[in-house]
Amino acid sequence: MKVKICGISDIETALYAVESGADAIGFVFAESKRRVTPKLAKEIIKHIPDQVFKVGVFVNERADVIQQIVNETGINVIQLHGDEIPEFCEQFSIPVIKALSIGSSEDLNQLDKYSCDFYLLDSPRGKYRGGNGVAFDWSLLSEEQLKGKKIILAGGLSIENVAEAIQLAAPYMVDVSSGVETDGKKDVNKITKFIERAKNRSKHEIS
Ligand SMILES: O=C(O)c1ccccc1NCC(=O)[C@H](O)[C@H](O)COP(=O)(O)O
Repeated sequence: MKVKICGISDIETALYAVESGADAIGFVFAESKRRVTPKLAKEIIKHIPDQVFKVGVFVNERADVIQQIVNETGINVIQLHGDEIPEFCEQFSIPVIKALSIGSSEDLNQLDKYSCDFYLLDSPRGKYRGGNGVAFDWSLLSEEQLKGKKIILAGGLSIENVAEAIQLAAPYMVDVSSGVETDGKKDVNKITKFIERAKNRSKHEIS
Protein backbone atom coordinates (compact mmCIF):
# COMPACT_ATOMS: atom_id res chain seq x y z
CA MET A 1 0.00 0.00 0.00
CA LYS A 2 1.28 3.44 -0.89
CA VAL A 3 1.22 6.18 1.76
CA LYS A 4 1.07 9.98 1.49
CA ILE A 5 1.97 12.05 4.53
CA CYS A 6 0.37 15.48 4.12
CA GLY A 7 0.99 18.83 5.77
CA ILE A 8 4.77 18.58 6.02
CA SER A 9 6.46 21.82 7.05
CA ASP A 10 10.04 20.95 8.06
CA ILE A 11 13.00 19.05 6.62
CA GLU A 12 13.49 16.68 9.57
CA THR A 13 9.92 15.37 9.45
CA ALA A 14 10.02 15.08 5.67
CA LEU A 15 13.21 12.99 5.83
CA TYR A 16 11.82 10.90 8.66
CA ALA A 17 8.65 10.14 6.70
CA VAL A 18 10.67 9.17 3.63
CA GLU A 19 12.99 6.91 5.65
CA SER A 20 9.91 5.28 7.20
CA GLY A 21 8.63 4.45 3.71
CA ALA A 22 6.34 7.33 2.67
CA ASP A 23 5.67 7.31 -1.08
CA ALA A 24 4.37 10.88 -1.24
CA ILE A 25 4.79 14.03 0.83
CA GLY A 26 2.20 16.82 0.74
CA PHE A 27 2.75 20.57 1.07
CA VAL A 28 -0.29 22.77 1.73
CA PHE A 29 -0.30 26.09 -0.15
CA ALA A 30 -3.92 26.88 0.81
CA GLU A 31 -5.48 28.44 3.89
CA SER A 32 -4.51 26.06 6.70
CA LYS A 33 -2.65 25.82 9.96
CA ARG A 34 -0.17 23.71 7.92
CA ARG A 35 0.36 26.24 5.15
CA VAL A 36 3.94 26.56 3.86
CA THR A 37 5.53 29.20 1.67
CA PRO A 38 6.91 28.19 -1.74
CA LYS A 39 10.37 29.14 -0.42
CA LEU A 40 10.14 26.67 2.49
CA ALA A 41 8.68 23.91 0.29
CA LYS A 42 11.54 24.37 -2.18
CA GLU A 43 14.09 24.06 0.63
CA ILE A 44 12.49 20.83 1.92
CA ILE A 45 12.01 19.33 -1.57
CA LYS A 46 15.76 19.69 -2.30
CA HIS A 47 16.34 16.94 0.30
CA ILE A 48 13.63 14.51 -0.87
CA PRO A 49 14.67 11.61 -3.14
CA ASP A 50 13.42 11.59 -6.75
CA GLN A 51 11.19 8.53 -6.36
CA VAL A 52 9.02 10.23 -3.71
CA PHE A 53 6.04 12.25 -5.04
CA LYS A 54 6.09 15.88 -3.93
CA VAL A 55 2.47 16.97 -3.86
CA GLY A 56 1.34 20.61 -3.75
CA VAL A 57 -2.13 21.09 -2.23
CA PHE A 58 -4.20 24.02 -3.58
CA VAL A 59 -7.76 25.25 -2.95
CA ASN A 60 -9.44 27.30 -5.69
CA GLU A 61 -6.08 28.82 -6.65
CA ARG A 62 -5.40 30.54 -9.99
CA ALA A 63 -3.75 28.28 -12.58
CA ASP A 64 -0.88 30.70 -13.20
CA VAL A 65 -0.12 30.84 -9.46
CA ILE A 66 -0.13 27.02 -9.24
CA GLN A 67 2.15 26.79 -12.28
CA GLN A 68 4.53 29.36 -10.80
CA ILE A 69 4.74 27.45 -7.50
CA VAL A 70 5.33 24.18 -9.40
CA ASN A 71 8.17 25.80 -11.39
CA GLU A 72 9.69 27.41 -8.32
CA THR A 73 9.59 24.51 -5.84
CA GLY A 74 9.97 21.15 -7.61
CA ILE A 75 6.42 20.02 -6.77
CA ASN A 76 5.67 17.19 -9.23
CA VAL A 77 2.01 16.41 -8.46
CA ILE A 78 -0.82 18.97 -8.08
CA GLN A 79 -3.64 18.26 -5.60
CA LEU A 80 -6.75 20.38 -6.22
CA HIS A 81 -8.78 20.42 -3.01
CA GLY A 82 -11.45 23.02 -3.77
CA ASP A 83 -14.30 23.52 -6.24
CA GLU A 84 -12.14 23.22 -9.36
CA ILE A 85 -14.15 22.19 -12.43
CA PRO A 86 -13.02 19.31 -14.69
CA GLU A 87 -11.60 21.62 -17.42
CA PHE A 88 -9.48 23.45 -14.84
CA CYS A 89 -7.95 20.17 -13.63
CA GLU A 90 -7.04 19.07 -17.15
CA GLN A 91 -4.78 21.99 -18.08
CA PHE A 92 -1.60 20.97 -16.24
CA SER A 93 1.34 19.04 -17.67
CA ILE A 94 2.10 17.12 -14.45
CA PRO A 95 -0.17 14.59 -12.68
CA VAL A 96 -3.25 15.95 -10.90
CA ILE A 97 -5.09 14.61 -7.86
CA LYS A 98 -8.69 15.86 -7.64
CA ALA A 99 -9.98 15.83 -4.09
CA LEU A 100 -13.68 15.07 -3.69
CA SER A 101 -15.73 15.53 -0.52
CA ILE A 102 -17.79 12.45 0.22
CA GLY A 103 -20.89 13.16 2.28
CA SER A 104 -23.32 10.92 0.41
CA SER A 105 -23.21 8.22 -2.24
CA GLU A 106 -24.25 10.83 -4.86
CA ASP A 107 -20.94 12.63 -4.28
CA LEU A 108 -19.20 9.63 -5.83
CA ASN A 109 -20.86 10.48 -9.18
CA GLN A 110 -18.26 13.27 -9.41
CA LEU A 111 -15.64 10.64 -10.14
CA ASP A 112 -16.95 10.18 -13.69
CA LYS A 113 -16.98 13.91 -14.41
CA TYR A 114 -13.20 14.33 -14.04
CA SER A 115 -10.38 12.90 -16.08
CA CYS A 116 -7.54 13.06 -13.56
CA ASP A 117 -4.61 10.84 -12.69
CA PHE A 118 -5.73 10.29 -9.08
CA TYR A 119 -8.87 10.96 -6.99
CA LEU A 120 -8.57 11.75 -3.30
CA LEU A 121 -11.72 10.96 -1.34
CA ASP A 122 -11.99 13.08 1.79
CA SER A 123 -14.62 14.12 4.33
CA PRO A 124 -16.82 17.14 3.68
CA ARG A 125 -15.15 20.41 4.65
CA GLY A 126 -14.62 21.30 8.30
CA LYS A 127 -12.80 24.41 9.47
CA TYR A 128 -10.54 24.11 6.41
CA ARG A 129 -11.15 22.37 3.09
CA GLY A 130 -9.01 19.42 4.21
CA GLY A 131 -6.84 18.18 7.03
CA ASN A 132 -9.67 18.19 9.54
CA GLY A 133 -9.06 14.72 10.99
CA VAL A 134 -12.59 13.50 10.38
CA ALA A 135 -13.44 10.24 8.62
CA PHE A 136 -16.35 9.91 6.19
CA ASP A 137 -18.64 6.89 6.00
CA TRP A 138 -16.55 4.33 4.10
CA SER A 139 -19.62 2.15 3.58
CA LEU A 140 -20.71 4.71 0.94
CA LEU A 141 -17.92 3.48 -1.32
CA SER A 142 -19.03 1.08 -4.00
CA GLU A 143 -16.58 -1.09 -5.92
CA GLU A 144 -18.45 -0.33 -9.12
CA GLN A 145 -18.01 3.45 -8.81
CA LEU A 146 -14.31 3.21 -7.89
CA LYS A 147 -13.44 0.71 -10.63
CA GLY A 148 -10.55 1.73 -12.88
CA LYS A 149 -9.67 4.84 -10.83
CA LYS A 150 -6.58 5.41 -8.74
CA ILE A 151 -8.17 6.24 -5.39
CA ILE A 152 -6.36 7.95 -2.54
CA LEU A 153 -8.33 7.43 0.66
CA ALA A 154 -8.13 10.33 3.13
CA GLY A 155 -9.96 11.90 6.05
CA GLY A 156 -9.48 10.96 9.66
CA LEU A 157 -7.16 8.04 9.02
CA SER A 158 -5.05 6.98 11.98
CA ILE A 159 -2.88 4.14 13.27
CA GLU A 160 -6.03 2.61 14.74
CA ASN A 161 -8.25 2.61 11.66
CA VAL A 162 -5.96 2.50 8.61
CA ALA A 163 -5.91 -1.31 8.29
CA GLU A 164 -9.71 -1.49 8.37
CA ALA A 165 -9.96 1.38 5.87
CA ILE A 166 -7.63 -0.41 3.45
CA GLN A 167 -9.58 -3.63 3.79
CA LEU A 168 -12.91 -1.89 3.09
CA ALA A 169 -11.92 0.53 0.35
CA ALA A 170 -8.89 -1.18 -1.29
CA PRO A 171 -7.45 2.20 -2.34
CA TYR A 172 -4.32 2.84 -4.44
CA MET A 173 -2.89 5.02 -1.65
CA VAL A 174 -3.82 6.22 1.84
CA ASP A 175 -3.30 9.82 2.94
CA VAL A 176 -2.96 11.15 6.47
CA SER A 177 -2.32 14.43 8.20
CA SER A 178 -4.03 14.90 11.60
CA GLY A 179 -3.72 11.20 12.50
CA VAL A 180 0.07 11.45 12.64
CA GLU A 181 0.14 14.60 14.77
CA THR A 182 0.31 15.23 18.51
CA ASP A 183 -0.79 18.65 19.79
CA GLY A 184 -0.99 19.93 16.22
CA LYS A 185 2.57 18.95 15.24
CA LYS A 186 3.72 15.99 13.17
CA ASP A 187 4.77 13.13 15.47
CA VAL A 188 7.55 10.96 14.03
CA ASN A 189 6.54 7.91 16.09
CA LYS A 190 3.00 8.10 14.77
CA ILE A 191 4.32 8.49 11.21
CA THR A 192 6.39 5.30 11.52
CA LYS A 193 3.52 3.32 13.06
CA PHE A 194 1.00 4.56 10.50
CA ILE A 195 3.24 3.58 7.59
CA GLU A 196 3.95 0.17 9.17
CA ARG A 197 0.25 -0.55 9.61
CA ALA A 198 -0.63 0.59 6.09
CA LYS A 199 2.18 -1.40 4.48
CA ASN A 200 1.62 -4.55 6.59
CA ARG A 201 -1.96 -4.56 5.54
CA SER A 202 -0.90 -4.60 1.91
CA LYS A 203 1.48 -7.56 2.54
CA HIS A 204 -1.54 -9.52 3.82
CA GLU A 205 -3.48 -8.59 0.70
CA ILE A 206 -0.74 -9.82 -1.65
CA SER A 207 -0.23 -13.15 0.11
O1 LIG B 1 -4.09 19.61 5.64
C1 LIG B 1 -4.61 20.72 5.57
O2 LIG B 1 -4.49 21.55 6.48
C2 LIG B 1 -5.42 21.10 4.35
C3 LIG B 1 -5.99 22.37 4.29
C4 LIG B 1 -6.73 22.75 3.18
C5 LIG B 1 -6.91 21.86 2.13
C6 LIG B 1 -6.36 20.59 2.19
C7 LIG B 1 -5.61 20.19 3.27
N1 LIG B 1 -5.09 18.93 3.37
C8 LIG B 1 -5.20 17.99 2.31
C9 LIG B 1 -4.85 16.57 2.59
O3 LIG B 1 -4.49 15.86 1.66
C10 LIG B 1 -5.09 15.96 3.96
O4 LIG B 1 -4.11 15.01 4.20
C11 LIG B 1 -6.45 15.27 3.95
O5 LIG B 1 -7.46 16.24 3.89
C12 LIG B 1 -6.67 14.38 5.19
O6 LIG B 1 -6.45 15.09 6.36
P1 LIG B 1 -6.70 14.42 7.81
O7 LIG B 1 -8.15 14.13 7.93
O8 LIG B 1 -6.23 15.46 8.76
O9 LIG B 1 -5.85 13.19 7.86
